[in-house]
Amino acid sequence: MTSRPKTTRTSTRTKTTTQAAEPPAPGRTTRGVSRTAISVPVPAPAKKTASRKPLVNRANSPGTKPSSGNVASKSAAVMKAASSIELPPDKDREPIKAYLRIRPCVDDSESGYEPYLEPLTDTSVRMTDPSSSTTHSRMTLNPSSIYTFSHVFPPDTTQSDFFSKTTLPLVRDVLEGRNALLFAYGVTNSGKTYTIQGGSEAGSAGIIPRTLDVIFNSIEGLHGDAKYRPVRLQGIELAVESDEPTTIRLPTKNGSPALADVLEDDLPSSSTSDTDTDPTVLKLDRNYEYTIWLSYAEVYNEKVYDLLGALESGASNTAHTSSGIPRPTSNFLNMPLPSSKAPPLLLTRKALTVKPCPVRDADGDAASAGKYVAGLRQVQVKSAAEAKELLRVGQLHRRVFGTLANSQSSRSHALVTIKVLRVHRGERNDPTCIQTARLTLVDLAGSERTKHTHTSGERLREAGNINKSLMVLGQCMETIRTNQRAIARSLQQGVKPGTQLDTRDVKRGLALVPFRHSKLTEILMDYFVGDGRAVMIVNVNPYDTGFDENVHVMKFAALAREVCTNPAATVPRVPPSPTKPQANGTRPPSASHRRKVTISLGGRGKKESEAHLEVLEAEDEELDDGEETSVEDDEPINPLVNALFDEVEELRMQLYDAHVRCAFIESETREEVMAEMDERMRSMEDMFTRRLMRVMESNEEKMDAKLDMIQRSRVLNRAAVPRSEGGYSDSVADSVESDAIGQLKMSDVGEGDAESSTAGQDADYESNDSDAYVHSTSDARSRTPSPLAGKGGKLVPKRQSTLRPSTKSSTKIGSDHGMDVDETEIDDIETASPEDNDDESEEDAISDEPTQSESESESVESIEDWTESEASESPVGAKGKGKAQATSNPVVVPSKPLAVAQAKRAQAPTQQGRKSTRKASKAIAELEQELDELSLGDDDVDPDDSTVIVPNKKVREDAVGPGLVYVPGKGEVDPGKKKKR
Ligand SMILES: Nc1ncnc2c1ncn2[C@@H]1O[C@H](COP(=O)(O)OP(=O)(O)OP(=O)(O)O)[C@@H](O)[C@H]1O
Repeated sequence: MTSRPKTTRTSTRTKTTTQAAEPPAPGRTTRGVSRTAISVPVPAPAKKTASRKPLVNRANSPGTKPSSGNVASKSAAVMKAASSIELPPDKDREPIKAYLRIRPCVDDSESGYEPYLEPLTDTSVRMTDPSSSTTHSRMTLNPSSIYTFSHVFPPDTTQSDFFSKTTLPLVRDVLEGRNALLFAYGVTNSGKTYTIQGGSEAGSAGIIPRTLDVIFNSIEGLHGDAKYRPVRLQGIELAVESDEPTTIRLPTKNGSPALADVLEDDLPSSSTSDTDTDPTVLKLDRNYEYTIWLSYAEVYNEKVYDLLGALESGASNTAHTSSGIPRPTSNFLNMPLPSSKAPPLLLTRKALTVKPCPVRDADGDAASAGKYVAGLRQVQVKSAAEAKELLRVGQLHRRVFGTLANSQSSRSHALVTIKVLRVHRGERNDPTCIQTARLTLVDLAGSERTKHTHTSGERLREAGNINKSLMVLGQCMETIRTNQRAIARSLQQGVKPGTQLDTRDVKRGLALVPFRHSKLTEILMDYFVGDGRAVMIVNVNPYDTGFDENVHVMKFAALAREVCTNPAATVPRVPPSPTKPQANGTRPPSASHRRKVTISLGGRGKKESEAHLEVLEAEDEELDDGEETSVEDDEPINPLVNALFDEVEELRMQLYDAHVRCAFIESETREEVMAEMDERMRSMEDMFTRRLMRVMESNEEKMDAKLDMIQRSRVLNRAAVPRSEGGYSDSVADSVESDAIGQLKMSDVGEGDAESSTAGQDADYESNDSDAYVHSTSDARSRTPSPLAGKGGKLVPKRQSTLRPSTKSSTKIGSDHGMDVDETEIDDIETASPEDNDDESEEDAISDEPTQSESESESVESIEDWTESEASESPVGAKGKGKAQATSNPVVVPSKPLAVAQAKRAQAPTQQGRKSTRKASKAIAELEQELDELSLGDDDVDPDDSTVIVPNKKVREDAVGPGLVYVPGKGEVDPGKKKKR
């Protein structure tokens, strides 16, 4: 053999294998041959490149290759993990690369938002919580955080640039025989699909079409024959012996499959993809031949479906096309009928199972064997255009079987796997020399939360499964990282010079990576435990409202960057598998899930209509294909442990759901409380505004009333001047005015006021209290009701309770109720009450008159005269009286001291005739009692008090007079209290 597989850049470690230009080691091949009974001559496969590194220090055990077998396979995991620690001498290990791509603002509705992501350098960005500036608290983490990436791509990055820097190295890897994984992670609408598949404009082709372009550009003239076809992850088998078609009939304009007809408008136009090609050519070793194979799978609701697989139609009005896609008979889909008349087209597809690879596929290394999707169709493509057309069919199926209700959002994880079978020209007939490398490009479903999408029912289940698979992916990465660190620690601490580390001890300390908890991680596990480079693309839309979600995305990226893979190792060459009958497609499904799908048609000049499909998603049965078991099957499985593990996982999911729900409820509750508080504040504001208005109004009224009162008091004063002939009248007028002003100031009558008005009359009263005297004086002047009386309020003369003058000489005036004391009657009254002596003496003292009887009679007369003259002269009195009669007849009951004061005041200036007798006094006393009963009628009221109840506001306003205390009615505001406030 003149040429051997070229060593890779890990040549220092692969010397042992490349030295083996001599006959290959028989171990694996023998087993493979014996098992597969392949008749073709099977040369020994080239030894696997040094992808497996011993756990022990190289110095201690140079070139020691672990023996195959159970022990080897058990320790392989540890060895594999050990080889992924970040030890300085091992330059072949590298952490997963994480590239951040910031989506530009493409929607006008987003232009109002300030982006919360700011690129700082080529590798770092700052994320600032947009809500941190507001008072509304949110459950966010730090308001501003800096995240680092392998590279940060700003919004104006072109698709071509992005591809060159992120994916081109992976394309080179796969063409050189190394595995690679690229996955796009991000929230909904962040640009994952745009990045992976591309847009519709020229130059916007995404990673997948560009990858296909570069591959086919580079292998131009190096196409091999498709004698062998890839199976499982990295196995091969003779293509001729397989009944699987190696090609698929592509949809064409004429005679295309029904679904392509239906959803033609939704597929990327082939013309665009034909012109929008990437011209990059990679320089390859031209001694090799290549064949390219494509598979397209999706993980939807924790089930794996083949997007290139055949569909079965259960509807009677459909016929099968050669590609397996049902074609409608008659004009069912081409001329859409009204939805009520159109029978649904039943499409059936099967969910595929994920199985562990046989260990021989992994060169006897069970730990890195990984899992494969059993029954996933792998189609050979001969040109980039053909590959792109095939992917269009896959997208069409994804579109139909995906979430049509939310068609703008990818609700499934889409995995495109490009397999490159490479063989040296000189060994093209040797299947063991065929190298199978694969590049998997994953467009993950959006990592949105139910909170923001308001999902329910089926959507909620989808979201739950999406979140579950992404969460498990994160858990796997975390566990791998922890294990790698543990191994690194063990290596650094536990190995003494000259000794070997017991790998079992290390393995015992490692945690089980929960790949099996999600279909996505099961399919991808090989990339994490096996060889190959992994790249993570983080898509972020800094204009949306999902700041919290993007924080999680960033944390995920940070975690991924701490997980190491072994990108340098090339894949092993594995012997071909025995061909076996393929799974029978007509086998009844073990479990199925039916759902109805309505597809809206129209656009681009087509008539708007709907097509109805019924989709039956059946789960394929577990196939016992007799393959060797792998990683997990090698290990004794304790069903109890498994059950417990599953339960723990289920509980974890429940806990996660509960957390999400709690966060949702909490945010809702906060919003409700905020709204309620807002409402309350508004109502309080209204209430206080109304109250303020009321107070202002009442103050205004009061002010008006007081001004009116001053005016009336002046009128009264003017009226009193001619009658009083100076002296006392002057002082009374002054007093009235000053009293009114005093009331304006909302205070009691001042001392000076009292002194000025009735100086020298203290002796008339039993009380020596000057204050009492002051009030009594004021009472004496209050011949008209106070204007302050509110509706239903009372007007009470001031200071009645403190005054206890003798009632014997007091007179009541009740003109409005026929209580006027008839002059003649008074004249005839004779009293002989012993109590009257005191009064007489008092009155004597006041009036300084020679005789008691004269003094008393004069006093009574003067009262009557004064009352009459007041009633006739004073406009207030006349008016008040008339009004009171016209309305509700208010009862004006002056108190006894008032009457006395009035009498004495009248007596002082005039000194008119006296005819008082004991009889008159007695009559007056009786009248007084009678009036008390009439006017008050309230036992609680001091009999000395006189009350005026004025229900009519106008009357009250008119009944202006000083010396009355305003007692507010029910519901009215007390001006005195208000004053205090
Ligand atoms: N770099 C970009 N330049 C221009 N437009 C972009 C870019 N990235 C995304 N877009 C546009 O943003 C919109 C959303 O992008 P896309 O559909 O790729 O998001 P997604 O993350 O895949 O969402 P989902 O998870 O819901 O599928 C699309 O209209 C797309 O054309």
